[in-house]
Amino acid sequence: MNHTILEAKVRDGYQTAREIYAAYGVDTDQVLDQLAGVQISLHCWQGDDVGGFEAGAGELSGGGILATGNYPGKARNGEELRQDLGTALGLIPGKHRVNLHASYAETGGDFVERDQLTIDLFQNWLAWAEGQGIGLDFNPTFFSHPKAAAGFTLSSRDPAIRSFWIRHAQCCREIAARMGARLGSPCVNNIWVPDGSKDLPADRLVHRQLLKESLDEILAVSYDRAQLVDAVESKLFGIGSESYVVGSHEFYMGYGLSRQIAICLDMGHFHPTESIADKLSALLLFAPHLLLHVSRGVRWDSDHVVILNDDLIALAHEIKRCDAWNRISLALDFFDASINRISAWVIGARATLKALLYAMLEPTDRLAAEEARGNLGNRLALLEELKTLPFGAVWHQYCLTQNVPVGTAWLDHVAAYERDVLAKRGR
Ligand SMILES: C[C@H](O)[C@H](O)[C@@H](O)C(=O)CO
Ligand SMILES: [Mn+2]
Repeated sequence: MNHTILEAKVRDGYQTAREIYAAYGVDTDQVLDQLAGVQISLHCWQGDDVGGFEAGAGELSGGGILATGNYPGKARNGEELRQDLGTALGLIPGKHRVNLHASYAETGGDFVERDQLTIDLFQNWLAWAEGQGIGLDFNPTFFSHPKAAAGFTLSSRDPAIRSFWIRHAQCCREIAARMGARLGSPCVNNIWVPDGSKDLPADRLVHRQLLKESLDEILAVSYDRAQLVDAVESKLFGIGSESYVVGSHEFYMGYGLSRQIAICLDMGHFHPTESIADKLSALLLFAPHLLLHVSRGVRWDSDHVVILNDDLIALAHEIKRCDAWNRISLALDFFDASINRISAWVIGARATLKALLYAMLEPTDRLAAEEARGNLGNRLALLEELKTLPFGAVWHQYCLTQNVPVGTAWLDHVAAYERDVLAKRGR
């Protein structure tokens, strides 16, 4: 369709939608302003299948996570990854952030051990982020390393292994704080360790005790909250840690609350029928901040590309209903090597934004009022009606006003980029 005609149709559709939502007491213009203020952290690791740029490495190994597929054109270095991220960011409405792992340090081909990392190795990332006007988030990398091969890092019984990983986490906090200071936006530094065992351990307590001590040592230095937000992420099981994960939900819930740091809830890290949405209103009563890893579990895998499904909508509704916008951070977390990697980012980010928009358009006050006066039939009827309101027209208007392609038009940009850039990369 011709662009001018499309634009006119989107604007017409929006005017109708605006009036319909107004009848429910929802101001769509205000909602679109609010949505424009939401930042999603795009995970750099979707761009190269969690390989990283360490000298002599570049492949994901261990850690109980796996990127399957062999789609051509993955980024092979920082320059390519930034170019890919920039392309994805240009197709996602709004201003967002980028989430780095420590293994994406650029060492110029030199081997730098993980406990020796400094902010200097992230100067290219910082300069790029400054140019884009975006913030960065960070993660220490406790996998794809010989010292993680035995399955335990911060909770290892071996004091030498443990102190190596403690030093790694300490330098990562320092790097993250410096990123936050330089970019003028708090950097969320998320600790996830893969520690666990394939079969039944005789002593579950010992590793949890060690993990607790290691974390305390790591967090002993305090940083300005305006620069660094500490988070800890739990998991139910991984490949090779089917019987026991040291950093379980109960462990980190206890740890995070007692230390008043952010708790990270990954949508793919719980039992298959367990939704993290219901956890928000409970944790927000006690935790200062939550980091939400937006992901999609499918059977054994916790990291499929995010789509607009019931889980995601339920999560967005809870953020809205708890009015938790300033107490949560949203970060994508999936890795699919079987499809175009830029499409993966764009699909996941757009789906997340759609869910947030859908929730923001909810007349929550009306639902709550029916509930408070005990008319649960009206509450249910309203919930059903809301599902068929013209949400898509509001989404299209958002894309239009944010100068990104409307509908599937972004696929043409990805196809051109694949032809002109990705196809020319070697494997
Ligand atoms: C690569 C990330 O650190 C990782 O995805 C982590 O957040 C996780 O969810 C592990 O399963
Ligand atoms: Mn995660």
